[in-house]
Amino acid sequence: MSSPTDQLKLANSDELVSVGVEISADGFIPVVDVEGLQGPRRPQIVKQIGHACQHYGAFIVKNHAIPETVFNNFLGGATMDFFRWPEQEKLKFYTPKPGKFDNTESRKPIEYFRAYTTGENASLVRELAYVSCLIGDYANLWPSIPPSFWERVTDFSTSAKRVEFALGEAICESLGLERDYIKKKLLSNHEQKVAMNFYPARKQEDSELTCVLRDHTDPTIITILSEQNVHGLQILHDGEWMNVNLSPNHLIVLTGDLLQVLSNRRYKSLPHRVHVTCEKDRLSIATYCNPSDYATIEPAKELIDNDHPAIYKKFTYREFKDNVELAVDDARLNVFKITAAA
Ligand SMILES: O=C(O)CCC(=O)C(=O)O
Ligand SMILES: [Fe+2]
Repeated sequence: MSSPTDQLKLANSDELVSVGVEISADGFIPVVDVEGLQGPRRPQIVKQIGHACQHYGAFIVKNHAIPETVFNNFLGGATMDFFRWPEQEKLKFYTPKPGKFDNTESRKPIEYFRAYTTGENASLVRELAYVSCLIGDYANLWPSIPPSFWERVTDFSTSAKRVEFALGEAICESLGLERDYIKKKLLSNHEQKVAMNFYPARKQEDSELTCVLRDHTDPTIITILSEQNVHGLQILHDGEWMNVNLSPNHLIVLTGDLLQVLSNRRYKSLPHRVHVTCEKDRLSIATYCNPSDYATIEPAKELIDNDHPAIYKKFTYREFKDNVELAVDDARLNVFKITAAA
């Protein structure tokens, strides 16, 4: 007998088929082919993206138009090179709270951080580096960065930004908003950052599967992720943690907290985490779509009516960042909730 969860999954799958979306081989996550996004297939693709954001909080993107060489030069190339840099070079970029606001003088083109397990025998579980898309502008200030590194980062972040804008427009359209709503309201002058993650293989004596990045939602509008060779990302779907097995060159888009706000909770931010086995190192890259520092965030007026009162008040991105602590689900948004709302 199928459980209520199974029935819900089936209902969602049926609906997916009706919007013409393909489902991943493991059967639970929509795969959207965005090749025709600028052509006559656009309305259908927009519908698929909207459906995925509303019911799954995620979708896999294929045919995303980031050239394969640009993609590989960054993911397998620059990213791997960086984590292999000598210790003292990486430590020059050490930032205890990456992604936090800093005064501009102390700003680094790369913010490097390490996470350890807690407890007595703390061991390294993740190395993380945020790289600014303006990295080329820092060339004179940071001569220790090899030019080939920042060239590869710049090429990738330029292409990734195009994808991010195109998906952002499609998401706005799927909500019935102006196509450029996110771009105009939130992204003018924003400094795009890409993140590189390195999860070292675990020691044999560790348990088979280790949680190396705990449950969280992203404090972004959307996050675009990809991984190299080794899987490990899990997303929460219908109350169950599901493994995401991304194919090479595919991207996965996750809805973030700020999309939850601007859509007035029509699209909710998606809890996810990373588990790895002890066998192999894992690399992943992420493009975080973050607003400009002083952008104001609020539910779009078009999505508010008597049946859907505003759930959040207006706040600046800076205020939001001051409240960000990695939290399970969207708890960090509670301070911005309008108390009378559901
Ligand atoms: O490494 C991954 O696959 C996920 C990383 C992640 O969740 C993040 O950077 O916020
Ligand atoms: Fe995340």
